[in-house]
Amino acid sequence: MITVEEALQRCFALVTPLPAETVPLRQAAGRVLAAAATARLTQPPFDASAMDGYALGRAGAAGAGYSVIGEAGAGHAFEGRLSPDQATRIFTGAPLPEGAETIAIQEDVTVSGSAITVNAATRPGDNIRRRGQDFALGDALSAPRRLRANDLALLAAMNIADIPVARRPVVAIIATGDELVMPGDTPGPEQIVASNLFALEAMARAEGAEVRLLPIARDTEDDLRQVFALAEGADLIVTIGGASVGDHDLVGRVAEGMGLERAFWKIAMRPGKPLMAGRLGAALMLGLPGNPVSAIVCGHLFLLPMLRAMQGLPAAASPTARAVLAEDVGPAGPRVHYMRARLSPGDGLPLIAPFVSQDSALLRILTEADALLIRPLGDGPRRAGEVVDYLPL
Ligand SMILES: Nc1nc2c(c(=O)[nH]1)N[C@H]1C(S)=C(S)[C@@H](COP(=O)(O)OP(=O)(O)OC[C@H]3O[C@@H](n4cnc5c(N)ncnc54)[C@H](O)[C@@H]3O)O[C@H]1N2
Ligand code: MOO
Repeated sequence: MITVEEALQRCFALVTPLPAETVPLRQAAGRVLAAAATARLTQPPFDASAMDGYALGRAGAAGAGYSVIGEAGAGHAFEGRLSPDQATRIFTGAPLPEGAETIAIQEDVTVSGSAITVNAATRPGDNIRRRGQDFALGDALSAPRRLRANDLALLAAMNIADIPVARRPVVAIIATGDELVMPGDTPGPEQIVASNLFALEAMARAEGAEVRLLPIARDTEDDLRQVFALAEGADLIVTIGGASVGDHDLVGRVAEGMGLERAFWKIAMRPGKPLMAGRLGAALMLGLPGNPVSAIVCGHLFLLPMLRAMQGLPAAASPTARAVLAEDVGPAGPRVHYMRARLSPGDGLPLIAPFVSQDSALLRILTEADALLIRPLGDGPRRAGEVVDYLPL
């Protein structure tokens, strides 16, 4: 069995980043920027007022007086020049009049007719946003990066209407097993409801993928072949179940019959031992174990990093964090153990406590978990208070 790190590297080696496509800015949230975006103008385009008040020809001590000769508003410049003893009314966002040295906020000003007294000292540059203070023509937002809501505002301000992003990976998910029915159907006496595919679909979507849920494949080679054929056109085929060593675990055999070049099968992790990956024609294939928790844990550790790499983001493992053990834990086994665990606030680092039962079929516990405590392969027993790594869920 290979290690998780080795398996992930082999998964990345299968990935070729997807080509870019251009989308309207409004559709770019959550997509991965494919090429640096360059500002098409300077912002602010002029020195601008940051406050409602008065633009002053010269800064002065408290009590300085000025005569008001006009007004500047957002979108409406004052067409004139201030001498040191003059002022204009000015509003937030308005261009700074020529000759203005500072801006007094209106709360500090007493008005009497066309004269004002500024009751607080002012300094040159007060309340002025300088031209280009936000960004200048040609400044770049670097790629690759996943575009967040905030980034869209910046791109809009840069006057970018359409933007190149990585094409969404198309993921075909195939659940396998005679025992499975879909939620809403009535399971027969020997059947259960398929579950983990919905978590994997949601995870893949959140990572930018377009997901096709294919019909459940029954445990015959024929049926599996038929469902595999329906995956035509997908960039990544994710199978669930049928990955282990049982007589009905047909996925590897059928996929190989259809041309799968396997990159690996079985890794030293718990849960998730029977994971396989490879290339099947034009698509990548990730064969997940069927146990609900195993499939979802492998989704976090392999599917999501692969989807990121396919969209041009760095080929990197899902980020881990550090926590303090809330209780003693026994030795880890011969596979790295991702233990479902609960975090609670600590003094600095959070505290982490694994659940007592770690059976890879228990979805209730997975729902209550907010972390996977990582027990490295062969790690000895650990005491409460020791610092450990975890994968946030
Ligand atoms: N003799 C051995 N038996 C098993 C081994 C082994 O090394 N030697 N490995 C165990 C491990 S570890 C795992 S994990 C499982 C994985 O087996 P498969 O990938 O072949 O999965 P299945 O047998 O198809 O299903 C396992 C379990 O999960 C349920 N299942 C399957 N698909 C779904 C789904 N979409 N939604 C909900 N539940 C699902 C299925 O009914 C089974 O109960 O093998 C061990 N055995
Ligand atoms: O991957 Mo299996 O989950 O170790 O139960």
